[in-house]
Order: sequence, then C-alpha cells, then structure tokens
Amino acid sequence: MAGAIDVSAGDQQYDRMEMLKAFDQTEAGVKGLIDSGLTKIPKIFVRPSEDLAQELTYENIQVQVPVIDLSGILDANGRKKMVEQVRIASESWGFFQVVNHGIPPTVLDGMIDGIRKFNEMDVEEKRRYYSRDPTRRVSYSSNFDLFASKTANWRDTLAISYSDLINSEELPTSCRNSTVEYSDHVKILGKTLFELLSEALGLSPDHLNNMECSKGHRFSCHYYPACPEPQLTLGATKHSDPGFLTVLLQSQISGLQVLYQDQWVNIEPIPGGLVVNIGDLLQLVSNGRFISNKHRVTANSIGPRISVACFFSGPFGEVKTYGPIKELISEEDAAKYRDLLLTEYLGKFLKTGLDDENWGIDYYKV
Ligand SMILES: O=C(O)CCC(=O)C(=O)O
Ligand SMILES: [Fe+2]
Repeated sequence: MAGAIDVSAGDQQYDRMEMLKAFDQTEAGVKGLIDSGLTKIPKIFVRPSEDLAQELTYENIQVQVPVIDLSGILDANGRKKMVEQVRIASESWGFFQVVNHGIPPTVLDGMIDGIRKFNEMDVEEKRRYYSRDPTRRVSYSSNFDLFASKTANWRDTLAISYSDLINSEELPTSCRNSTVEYSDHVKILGKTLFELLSEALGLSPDHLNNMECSKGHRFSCHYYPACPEPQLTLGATKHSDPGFLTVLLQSQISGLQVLYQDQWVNIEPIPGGLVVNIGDLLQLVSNGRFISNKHRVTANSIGPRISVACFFSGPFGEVKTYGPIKELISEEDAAKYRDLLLTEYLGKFLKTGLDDENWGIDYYKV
C-alpha cells in the first residue's frame, strides 16, 4: 500500500521484545505507567480487534450467571436444592456466584483493601517482591506470561502460593493479616464447595476432597488500573482456568465476562458475593460433565478494579496423576480424557501464554 510503513514480521517481533523488556525492567507494572501520566497505551497492550469484539456482549440482562445462596447448607432439603443448583450451573455455565457463604464481609473487604495498599505503596517497596520465578511463594509482576503471550494484559498481579507451610512473615506487611485471615476462610469454603460438587456428580460428599483437589491453594491478586484507552486492550485475555476450581473475590467494579452461548455476559459484582468457576482439571476428572468455561476481563476507564482469584489446583509439587473418575465412566460413557501428571501439566501452563488456544486439556482428549 502506497505510503504505508512496511514493517516485516521480524522487525515487529524485535521491536516488541525490546518494548517488553523495557517495560519489565521498570518493575513498576501497569500502575507505574499510569503514575507516569501516560495518556496512550503502549503498543504491547494493543489487541487485534477480533480479540476485543465488544459487540458480542450479551444485551439480554435477564441472562445471568446463577446465584446460589449457601445459607441453608445444614438443612437436608436446602442442601439437596443447592446441590441441584450447583449441578445445573456447573454443567451449563461452568460459573456461579455464591452468597451467604460464611466469610464475613469485613474479611472480604480487608482482603481487597490489603491488595490495594500493596499496589499503592512506594514502588521501591513493591520491587522487593518483583519476580518471574514461579518457584517463589510470593511474587509480584505484571503479566506472568509477558514474554509468552501475544498481547499484554492491562493488570499487575501479586501471586501467593498458599500452603500450610507458608510463613506469614513472607507476605508483604500491607496485606499480611488480611491474606492470612482470608486464606483460612476460603480454604474452608473450598472444602464445602468440593463437597457440593462431589454430590452434584452423584459421588459421596468427600470424594473430590479425598482426591486432594482442595489441597494447597494459590492466590492471584490482580490490580487493574484505570485505562486511558480501554477500547484497545483487555484486563485479562480470554482463557479458562487450569486448576480444579477458582473462587474469585472482586471489588465492586465490573469487568469480568464469561462466554455463554458464544456471547460475552457480564458477571456483575454482588456485595459480599464470590464468583466460583470450574477449572480444566475438574472438567477432566468429571469426564466432561462439568465445563471449564472461557472468561475474560475488560479494561475500564475507571479503576482500580481489584480481584483475588483463589485457585484450587491440587497438591502441586507432589507426584500425582489425575484422570476421569472411575465411578463416572461406564460402557456407554467411556473416558474422554487420558490421565495426566499434575506437575507436568501445571508446569506447562506456567510456560505458556494465557492466550495460547492450543494449550489446555484438549491435549489429553482420547
Ligand atoms: O479478575 C478477574 O475478575 C478474573 C481473574 C481471572 O480470571 C484469573 O485470575 O484467572
Ligand atoms: Fe481466570
């Protein structure tokens, strides 16, 4: 085309790598860009238009991710109804929200507040945690897959691998107490959810917990700064979660969307509510009965939006294989997946871009 600048793919790649490195070396994340007064987003965040496709957003506000009230869990009838709601939501949406789940609002607010404080403290303080080493139990960075993904996401993340072994001294003081408190609560909620999910699969309540699905959990605490050009980028690219189950705490700013019948549906924050979604591993062990659905986060002109994803991904680091649950397989319902080795599977995830459509449990399909 006359007048157009001819940049070969190779040059673009080179340019991009330099820009990524320069951004990473600031160790100040997306928040650092905003603090520098930037009004246009750098090229590394600009997405191809097909990724943005706002026009796909569902117009029908009647269509919403199911909301499940857990207050009647100790009542036999109430529990039965709940299990049915969990089954329907997990088979159709792969997502639901829970209310009256037993975690006090002060604990939820405290967690969000701690993450806000961490991100808003002095850059020098935050830099002490800046790292791309996946073996670190506490690390802060922007885009864990910065160098592997096609486009960077408009967010920064504090990642915390939470096991009973973690020493709270390892956590930044700004969010130490709130994280310990939230972690204790969400661990219990996780166990309860795996009980309901087991029952929803027609198994005994402790089945998934006995498989150690709830053992160890990891937090990705996201900070999505306000974006000067939200129409050009995303807070998080379209993806499904690799683990068994995710419990997501979100501040009261929308942005999270789930793909339902090929359209993006907003998951509006409910005060005191938590979003629960099925991950790829639960799709695999349930032999495809429960679905691990694609979701994304839009970028916003207002912010920051804060969210804390708690991933239950099983005993990472232990030699453990997972495959479709025997009780769910029959002659008519043959195994749809092969067994996988947990460390190998999660290790691959950490090396792959979140936007890599070729990676996932499809690889293990029979
Ligand atoms: O921030 C959100 O609302 C979603 C985050 C998410 O999908 C993830 O961490 O996997
Ligand atoms: Fe996710």
